Amino acid sequence: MIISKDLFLLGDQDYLRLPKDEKRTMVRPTSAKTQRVESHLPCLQHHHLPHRPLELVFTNVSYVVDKKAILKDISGVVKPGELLAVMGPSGCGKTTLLNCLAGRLKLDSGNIRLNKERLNKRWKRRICYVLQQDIFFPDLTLRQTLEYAAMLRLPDSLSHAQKKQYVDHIIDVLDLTNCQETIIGDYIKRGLSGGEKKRANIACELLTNPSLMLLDEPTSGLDSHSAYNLMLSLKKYAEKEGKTVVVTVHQPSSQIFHMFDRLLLLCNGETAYFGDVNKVVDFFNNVGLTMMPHYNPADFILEQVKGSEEMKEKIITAAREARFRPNYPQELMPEYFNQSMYLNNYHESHLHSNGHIGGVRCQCQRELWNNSRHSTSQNHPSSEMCVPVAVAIGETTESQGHVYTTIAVKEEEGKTLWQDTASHASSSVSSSDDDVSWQWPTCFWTQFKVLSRRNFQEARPRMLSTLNWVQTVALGVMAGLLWFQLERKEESLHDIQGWMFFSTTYWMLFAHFGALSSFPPEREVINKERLSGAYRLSAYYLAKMVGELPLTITLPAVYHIISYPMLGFHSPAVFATLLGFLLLNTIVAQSVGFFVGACCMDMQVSITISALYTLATQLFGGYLATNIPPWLKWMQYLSMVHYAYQNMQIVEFSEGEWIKCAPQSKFDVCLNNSTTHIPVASILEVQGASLPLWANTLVLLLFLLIFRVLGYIVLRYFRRPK
Ligand SMILES: Nc1ncnc2c1ncn2[C@@H]1O[C@H](COP(=O)(O)OP(=O)(O)OP(=O)(O)O)[C@@H](O)[C@H]1O
Repeated sequence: MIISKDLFLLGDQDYLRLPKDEKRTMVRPTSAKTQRVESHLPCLQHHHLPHRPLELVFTNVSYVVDKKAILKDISGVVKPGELLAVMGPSGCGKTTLLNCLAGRLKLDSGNIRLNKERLNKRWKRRICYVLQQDIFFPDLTLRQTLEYAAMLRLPDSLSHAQKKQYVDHIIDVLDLTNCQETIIGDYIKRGLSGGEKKRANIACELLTNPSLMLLDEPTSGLDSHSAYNLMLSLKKYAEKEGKTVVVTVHQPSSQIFHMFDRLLLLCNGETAYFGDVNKVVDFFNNVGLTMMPHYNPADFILEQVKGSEEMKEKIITAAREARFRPNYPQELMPEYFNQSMYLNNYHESHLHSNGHIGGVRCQCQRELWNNSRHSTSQNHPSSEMCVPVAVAIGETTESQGHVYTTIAVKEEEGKTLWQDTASHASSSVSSSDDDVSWQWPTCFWTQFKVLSRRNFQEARPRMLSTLNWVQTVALGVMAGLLWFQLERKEESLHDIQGWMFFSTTYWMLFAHFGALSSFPPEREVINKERLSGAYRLSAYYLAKMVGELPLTITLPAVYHIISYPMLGFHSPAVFATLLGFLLLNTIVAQSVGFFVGACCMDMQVSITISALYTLATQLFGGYLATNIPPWLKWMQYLSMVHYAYQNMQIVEFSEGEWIKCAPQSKFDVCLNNSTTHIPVASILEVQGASLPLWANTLVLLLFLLIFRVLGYIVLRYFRRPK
């Protein structure tokens, strides 16, 4: 695999450059490292997806699981345009740290700040997190996966053609052209290779033009050349676009190692080194560990932190002491933190939640402080970045020997400050409006349309597989032959009912367990997409119902079309009505399966619950047992099959030829010689059923509605992705 094309920004080439006629001018953010680099970026980076350079600062991050400290007091800073590498032996806490930085784990102590603002829900959704695992729908091709991601995550203001063109370009620059029509695949079906999946993963995330990228082991599974190219691309991307990039790496080559700007070395969840990558060898030298010439520094430092306990302790102690040296990043000093604290407290107490100060909407603050340590604009380039348009409020206060003045500025009408300034914390002031527009890149209707289509496309190979077709046709023919052209007489009554009961229970089980088994892998994808703020859960949920509906009803309908005429065809109306109830029963069963799948994280538990419920439903359905003890009668009303089965009997036995009484009839109406035919009411009475057709239908619809709503509530409130 070669990633050698103009991936992102190699040389002077532009990142993701669209054909000339698609070029648009854009305002490029500036960063500490990158001052207004000329570019012709695609429309994505226009105001539709404003990119704000982000400074990530995390201080004293600790994370404990079951009283085991996974991370202890980890601090670090990474600025726009920089690449921070998190390294350390396996199990040292790299992924856990990335999960914390992405806001996916709750810290036990410490702070994570983006442009001095606490990591909150709004920020979380702006972070691009490329997971170590590649989570996709296995049956979709790479192109389909990227196109759906683009349709969902790029704003509605871009046309369908523009989004597709953007996908084309991403495929091109990530050198995925040859495998774009290959399915993603999984452990059963072969699809993309590991490296291709990795690039596909990155491609999906890059679509949104993120400001902060967290990548967990992006080079794992890649050969050294591909790994180098990928890292080089990320490096260029970070530098030229002012992106903030954090990567975890296991054992980088020397070339890759020197691409990093900063290094955070972890050892047993503690900091073994944080600082410039070029100074790490000196640091180890000072500890008394000298690197041999021509040795790969990455290998060297990893060997040291994998050494004896005594050696580890020595390194960790030296890293702790380094915090008190003058060259330790001032962003990690308590004063810096306190200033931010002050600002946050200030915002909380002075700003209304809608981002207004005394009726004036604020877009940014400017902070000035009079402190010998932080007085230069070089130390605080951001302090010069906000252009005050109108001073709304100013306040000076004194705290811990520092004087802080906060000036909130009013946004000039129609002017987006972010585009002309390097990113500076908007804090909570701009969050409300901003949130709404960013949170959902597309409107509900777009999400619904795209997700319905994707659900249909993703579920079709699974639900309408060749095996399922063979099974359906074979069963339809078998059932038709077994109950072929039954006579309408009492002796055949049990067989006719048998066909109905078999049909309803078979499709109930098929739909229920189909939904149950397909949901856990789907949940992974949905959770990943929900965490990245791609769409509303309600849009997904509705789309799932609608998108899968044609697939859910196709096979039962085929079964019915084959088997019912073989049983005996009375009228098109009876045929259609029976089909209607069979399908309704199938959809209800699917809803229950989906609900159980959503509730249970453990597959074994969900299978046990489902087996119990579906078997109980059959037992109380009215066919297998007619003399149900009165104290167990209530169970009948929980059986979904019961209602569909009753209705099918009502329809079947009310129309066409009557069921003739047997000479030795079991029915009182026949024994009394009052009639030679068995009325439908008498047939149902034997089963203890009393509800009319409309009531059974209503109960089935209520089942459908209740389980669908419960499924939504569970996903919304109890199984939220974390
Ligand atoms: N939820 C958890 N419960 C118990 N232990 C956990 C949990 N999450 C992480 N750990 C433990 O924390 C340690 C760090 O795990 P983490 O996955 O962050 O390591 P890593 O450095 O990313 O490892 P690798 O390089 O092998 O991927 C491991 O010892 C792991 O077993």
